[in-house]
Amino acid sequence: MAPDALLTVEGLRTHFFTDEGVVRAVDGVNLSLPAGRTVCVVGESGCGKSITARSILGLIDPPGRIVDGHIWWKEGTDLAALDSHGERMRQVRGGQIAMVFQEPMASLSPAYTIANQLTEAILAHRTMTRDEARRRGIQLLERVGIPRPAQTMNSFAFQLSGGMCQRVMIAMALSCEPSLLIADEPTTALDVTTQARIIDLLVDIQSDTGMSMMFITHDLGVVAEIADEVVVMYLGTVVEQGGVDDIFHDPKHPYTKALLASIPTMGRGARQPLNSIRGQVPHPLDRPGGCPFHPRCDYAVPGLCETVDPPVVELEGARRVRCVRHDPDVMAGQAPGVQEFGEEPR
Ligand SMILES: Nc1ncnc2c1ncn2[C@@H]1O[C@H](COP(=O)(O)OP(=O)(O)OP(=O)(O)O)[C@@H](O)[C@H]1O
Repeated sequence: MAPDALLTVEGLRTHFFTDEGVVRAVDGVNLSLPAGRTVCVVGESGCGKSITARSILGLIDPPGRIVDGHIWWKEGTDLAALDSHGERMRQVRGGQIAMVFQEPMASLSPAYTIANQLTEAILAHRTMTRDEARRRGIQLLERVGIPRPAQTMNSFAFQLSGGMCQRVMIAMALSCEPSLLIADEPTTALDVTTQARIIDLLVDIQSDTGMSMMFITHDLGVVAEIADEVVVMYLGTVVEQGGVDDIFHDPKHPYTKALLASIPTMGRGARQPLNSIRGQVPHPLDRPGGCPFHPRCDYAVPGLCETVDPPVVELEGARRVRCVRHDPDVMAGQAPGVQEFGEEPR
């Protein structure tokens, strides 16, 4: 476990045993979350971002289960080894690690008032009277920027806008003063102005409380704004992790390079087409051998990337990349003339 890490995931594999076959949704994830920092997890749809987050919280339902690996939390509890319905996991989930999901409306019950749900969340992890919990709830609603918090306590979710519901969900997540907040695309269902406000709120709370944040998003603009570190996922594995400036200015993995090249830029000429990554993410039931990205990679080394499971290579500046191109031992055995990074793809 890295010395400043709050959470370290090692060789995590979470598979779904379906009638069609084994879906290897998460297939050897390694990542670390440093204390007090914001780590953004990016990658195309279906790469295993949400399943990684849900595995950390013990929220994988059958036919899925963690089949291998470790999730080291704080001083050494392995969350992957805990009973997901057991008391210890319940203490961690909601008590030390909280999660905010994509659909705030769906996460709140339509049958109970905000007061009911918020005070229950507070009482689940804190010893206090119902009145104290209610007062704490009002303070939390105020903290997340809800106008007239005392009145909002008596509302039902359907009486609030999507942005207000997400603020309530954030208040619930904060109620236990978590060391880590996992936010899984928390603004996807909201309009652009509300998205920006919720992101500002999360950044503000993070700098106030010093909690760590794992933020899952497709939006590389948001990543540039809020991340300290970036984890890039592809087909159930982490292909690169590093500081946000390093990742944006000097991406090492061909997939990271391709993702960044697909961001539209203001200066692009009107006639220049937008770049997109060629091909599709294969379904995990149809996972290519060797490096999972090789069929789409402009820099794949013939005869190597189709067969060799790429090693994780540690680079300067606490960067990790999972690509044979960065492993001098493997590359030393290659014939001269293999295409260099930076050359136009052939
Ligand atoms: N209950 C399930 N049964 C079978 N396969 C599943 C199940 N849940 C998820 N998967 C598969 O696991 C893979 C990873 O899914 P996951 O939701 O983690 O992707 P993601 O990167 O978060 O995508 P998105 O950005 O679209 O949310 C996908 O191929 C998905 O189809």
